[in-house]
Amino acid sequence: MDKAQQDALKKAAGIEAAKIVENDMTVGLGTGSTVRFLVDELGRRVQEEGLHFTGVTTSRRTQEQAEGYGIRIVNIDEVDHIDVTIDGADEVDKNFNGIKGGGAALLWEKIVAINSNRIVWIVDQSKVVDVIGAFPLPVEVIPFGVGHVIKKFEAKGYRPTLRMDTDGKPVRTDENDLVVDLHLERIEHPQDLATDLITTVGVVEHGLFLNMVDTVIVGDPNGPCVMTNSNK
Ligand SMILES: O=C[C@H](O)[C@H](O)[C@H](O)COP(=O)(O)O
Repeated sequence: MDKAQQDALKKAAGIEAAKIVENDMTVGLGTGSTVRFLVDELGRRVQEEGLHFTGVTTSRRTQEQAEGYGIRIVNIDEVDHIDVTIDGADEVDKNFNGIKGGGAALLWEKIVAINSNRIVWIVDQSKVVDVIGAFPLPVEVIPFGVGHVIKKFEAKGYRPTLRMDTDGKPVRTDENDLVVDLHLERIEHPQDLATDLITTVGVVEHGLFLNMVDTVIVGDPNGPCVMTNSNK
C-alpha cells in the first residue's frame, strides 16, 4: 500500500468517526495524521452544519488545528466528563491491545482516554496486527537520568533508542519529556511489560493501551469497518 492509498483509508476512517459527534457533547480529540482528517471533517460540520461541541485535545498540534476551525477547546480540568474520545493508534490486535505514541502524544492521550466514557480509534487496515510490537513501543521518560533508564532497558533486551527529530535533536513531548522507543518486534505478554515499564523510576508513561478501546474504525478498501470490544 502506498502513502496515498493509506491516507485515503485514514481519511475514510476519520470521516466515519466524525459521525459519532453530536451537539453539546464533550469530545476528546486525539493526535496524528489520521486524527487530522477527523478534525478536518468536524471543522467542516461546525462551519457548514452548525455543529457545536466542546473539545479536549491530546496535543498542542490538535488544539491549533481544531481552534482554526472555530471548535471550542477547553482544558481537561474544566470538564467533569468526556463523552467520547476519538484517537489514532500505531497498532492494534484482536484483543484490543494497542500501541500509541508514534507522534509522541502518548501521555496526554492516555490521560484523556482514561477519563472518557467511550474510546474510539481510527486506523487504516495496515495497523491491525496479530501480535503488537513490530511498531517500536514509545516510552515517555523525564530528561534527568534518561541515560540510566536507557541502560536498564538495554540490560533487559528491550533495544531502546532515544527518539531524535529531523534536526538531530531529541524529540520533546508537550510535557518537555523525552521519548525512548523500544524495538521489541513481538510483545507476547503486554501486561507484564506494562507493569515493568511503569514501575521503572524516570518513566512517566508508556504507549501500551491495553484493552482500553471500545471501538476501532478500520479504513479498508471496501469501506470503513468496525471492530467492537465486548470484553471491556
Ligand atoms: O502520539 C501519537 C498518537 O498516539 C497517534 O495517534 C498515533 O501515533 C497514530 O498516528 P497516525 O494516525 O499519524 O498514524
